[in-house]
This record gives sequence, structure tokens and C-alpha cells, in this order.
Amino acid sequence: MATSQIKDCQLCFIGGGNMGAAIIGGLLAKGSTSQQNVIVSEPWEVNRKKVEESLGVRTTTSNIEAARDANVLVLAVKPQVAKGVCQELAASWSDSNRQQLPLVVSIAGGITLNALTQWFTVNDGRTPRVVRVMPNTPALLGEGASASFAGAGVSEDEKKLVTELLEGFSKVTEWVDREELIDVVTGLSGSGPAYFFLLVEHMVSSATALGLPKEQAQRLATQTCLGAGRMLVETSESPAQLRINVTSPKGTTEAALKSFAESGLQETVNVAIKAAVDRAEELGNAAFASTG
Ligand SMILES: NC(=O)C1=CN([C@@H]2O[C@H](COP(=O)(O)OP(=O)(O)OC[C@H]3O[C@@H](n4cnc5c(N)ncnc54)[C@H](OP(=O)(O)O)[C@@H]3O)[C@@H](O)[C@H]2O)C=CC1
Ligand SMILES: O=C(O)[C@@H]1CCC=N1
Repeated sequence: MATSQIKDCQLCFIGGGNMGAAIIGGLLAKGSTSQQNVIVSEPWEVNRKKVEESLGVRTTTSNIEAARDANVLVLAVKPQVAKGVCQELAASWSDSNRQQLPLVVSIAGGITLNALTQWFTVNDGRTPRVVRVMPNTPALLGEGASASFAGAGVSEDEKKLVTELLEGFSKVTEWVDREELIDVVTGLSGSGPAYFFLLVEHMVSSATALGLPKEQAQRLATQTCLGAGRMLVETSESPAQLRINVTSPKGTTEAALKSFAESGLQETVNVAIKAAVDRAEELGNAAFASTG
């Protein structure tokens, strides 16, 4: 493609919901792109206004208009509507005889490259190059974790461009070497922030039930998680060693960890992550089989 740096690209987001807005927020905060280089297509007025007012980028209700000048198109809609969106765009490119198709970055959970390539095929047989990416919502703070898998025909320069895009809102950017692993990443880091928030909710409600005022419990639990997270990132210790360092022999932590083990925490986590991975595959299959 002609442009080799994200700051020079026209970025189009199809879908300005939670994840689309988080990515744009992260990119703007880091200065990786500018407001005039971003356009968001979003049918829901509430989200459109939110994106316009909080991020200051252009919006439209027309996917075709949003994609018109795009070098990079981020597909940020729910898996259930992806097929219709891709087919609508492909039909518009067929009609316009557009020479250069945008590089597509799809964050739609479970939607395979095979499906995307078919749906995006233009009537002369051309199809855009597509990269599947699984980001997560900490993108909003520039603290995302993202993993990617490139489809056929994506060049090394285009992979570099995608890495640059992801580095605008992610602290960790990985490339996986098999497409199925994107679903595993979905179960790990895509959905992961929600597991973490649930754990914090449970910690706060336990402490509250034992008499600590809720706001105090929330403040203590939040800082505990932030501090522990920073230790994971900033020390060279493994998670296991950091856990051991907290666990005094015959002390309080040991009592809690023993209780977790007896309740089958590892098995619970295994089953939960597998459920997310399986659900990604199901969503992809259902979208591929759908008529809409
Ligand atoms: N949320 C997350 O943490 C993550 C999400 N993802 C993936 O990102 C994608 C988006 O998720 P998320 O942002 O949470 O979902 P949201 O529902 O918050 O955002 C999707 C947006 O797309 C809009 N939309 C619906 N139909 C169309 C259409 N035809 N054209 C353009 N926009 C449309 C929706 O509007 P309306 O509400 O009116 O339907 C909505 O505002 C999903 O595929 C998900 O798997 C990936 C990683 C993490
Ligand atoms: O829940 C979902 O399906 C999306 C994918 C990863 C996070 N949210």
C-alpha cells in the first residue's frame, strides 16, 4: 500500500462501540494519529455522539462513506453483523471500481479470515488484505494487549503498519502463527479484563460482608490489583514467585490459597477460558452460516 506510517493513514472504524472507541482513544492519546485522520461509522446516535464529543473525530451513519478514503479499515462490529457490513462494503467497491482496497483489520471475535475474505470479495474477484487482531479494552489507556494473525497476501510492510497501529494503544503486541490461536487469545486477554474485574468485585463483596465499608474495600482492592499488576510487569519475578513471596508459611495467604485449591480454582479457570474459546468458534461458525 502507498502509505507506510499510521500517522499518514486515513483510518476508518466500522463500529464506534466499546472497543472501537477504546482503540481510537488510545491512538489519539499517544499521538499515533490525529482527529482529522479518523472517521467512525456508527448507526447508534448515543455512541456516535459519545465518539464525536469525547474523541473529537468525524462520524457518519454510512459505512460506505466512512470507508471511501480509508487506507486502513478497522472492522469493530459485533460478529453477528459482520457479514452484512463486509458485503455492503464489497458491493460499494465493486460499483466504484476502487483501485486500491484498504487494508482491513478485523477485531470481530471468532470471525475467520476465510469468512472475511469471502464476504469482502469485490465483483472483479479482488479481495482486500485482512489481518485478524484481538485487542482488549485497556487500549483506552494505552495499556492494551493485542495479538494478530495476517491473512494471505499481507506484506511484511503491512504487518509493520499493523504493529505500529497496535502499538498506539497496546503495551504488548504479539503475532500468532496459527489462526486458531486468535480464539485462544480471545479467551485469555480479549475477555481477560472482565475476569479481573469480576475477581475484584468478589474480593470487595467478601470484605464488605465481613464488615469493611464498601468504598474502603474498593479502594484497597483496586490498589492491591494495580500494585500486583505493576509487580508482574516491573519485576523480573514469575507470577509463581511473586505469589510465594506473599505466602508466609502457615500464614493467612496460605490459608486462602489452600481454600482456592480445594475449590478447584485451576479447573474453574480452565473451563471458563475453554468456554470463551469455544464460544469464539461458535460465533464464527454461526456468522459464516447466516443468511444476513
Ligand atoms: N469489548 C471488548 O472488550 C472487545 C471486543 N472485541 C470485538 O470487538 C467487536 C465490537 O465489540 P464491542 O465494541 O464490545 O461492541 P459494541 O456493541 O460496543 O460496538 C459495536 C458498535 O457497532 C455498531 N454497529 C452495529 N451494526 C453496525 C453496522 N451495520 N455498521 C456499523 N456499525 C454497526 C453498534 O451499534 P448498535 O449498538 O446500534 O448495534 C455498536 O455501537 C466485537 O466483534 C467483539 O468481538 C474484541 C476485543 C475486546
Ligand atoms: O465478549 C466478547 O465476545 C468480546 C470478545 C473479547 C471481549 N469481548
